[in-house]
Amino acid sequence: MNQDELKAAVADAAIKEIASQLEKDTVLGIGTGSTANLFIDRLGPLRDRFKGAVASSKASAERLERLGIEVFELNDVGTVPFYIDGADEVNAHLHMIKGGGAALTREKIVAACAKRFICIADGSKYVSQLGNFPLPVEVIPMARSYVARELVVLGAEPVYRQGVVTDNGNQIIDCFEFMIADPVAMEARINAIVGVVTNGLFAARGADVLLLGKEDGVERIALT
Ligand SMILES: O=C[C@H](O)[C@H](O)[C@H](O)COP(=O)(O)O
Repeated sequence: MNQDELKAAVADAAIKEIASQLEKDTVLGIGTGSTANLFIDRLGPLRDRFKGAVASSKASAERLERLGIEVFELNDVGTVPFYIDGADEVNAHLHMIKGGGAALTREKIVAACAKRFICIADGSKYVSQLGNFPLPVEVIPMARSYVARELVVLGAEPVYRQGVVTDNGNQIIDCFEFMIADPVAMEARINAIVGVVTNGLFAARGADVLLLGKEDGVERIALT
């Protein structure tokens, strides 16, 4: 199976994971990216079985609405029972690096409001240590150079993601050559730099369930 087929398999598995728990008043939290898109496409035919969704990006909101799924503001919903999203890397503790598509901040906000985070990823995303994928950091534009210097102090090689503006009007710095031994501590350390909105480590609030697409099927890894 190629990577797209593995992503489709985990999107199918995520539908199976939640389908029996959909109620008329259910509002789902929906992530961003190519794997999340496959999940959204599979939600379309189920739209009459739940109330709607909160999206972690404008792109996902538009995709949901095109399928006839109502999109709600997170402030009007409060909590969501599930947040379903992909990842750029995930480890055995279900800590992740996310933000390859620059949606990390809204993703982290919706994930924080979710009772369960279901991560869907093809097998290439599973790693023993996070950091081979460059860690994204969303910054307030005027702080970009300052934050980059602070990231160098932490051992990263920061690179400005030219031309990218987040849904929040901010910029992205990617941290290269930055293997992360303690994701929980590093997430907090980077977030403490003035001018950082958030970083793409999802460790303090990692996933609860990982559906991992492999050649021999979808492996389900659950922490709780
Ligand atoms: O900002 C983007 C998100 O964090 C995505 O969930 C992540 O980059 C994974 O995307 P994909 O499913 O396209 O590999």
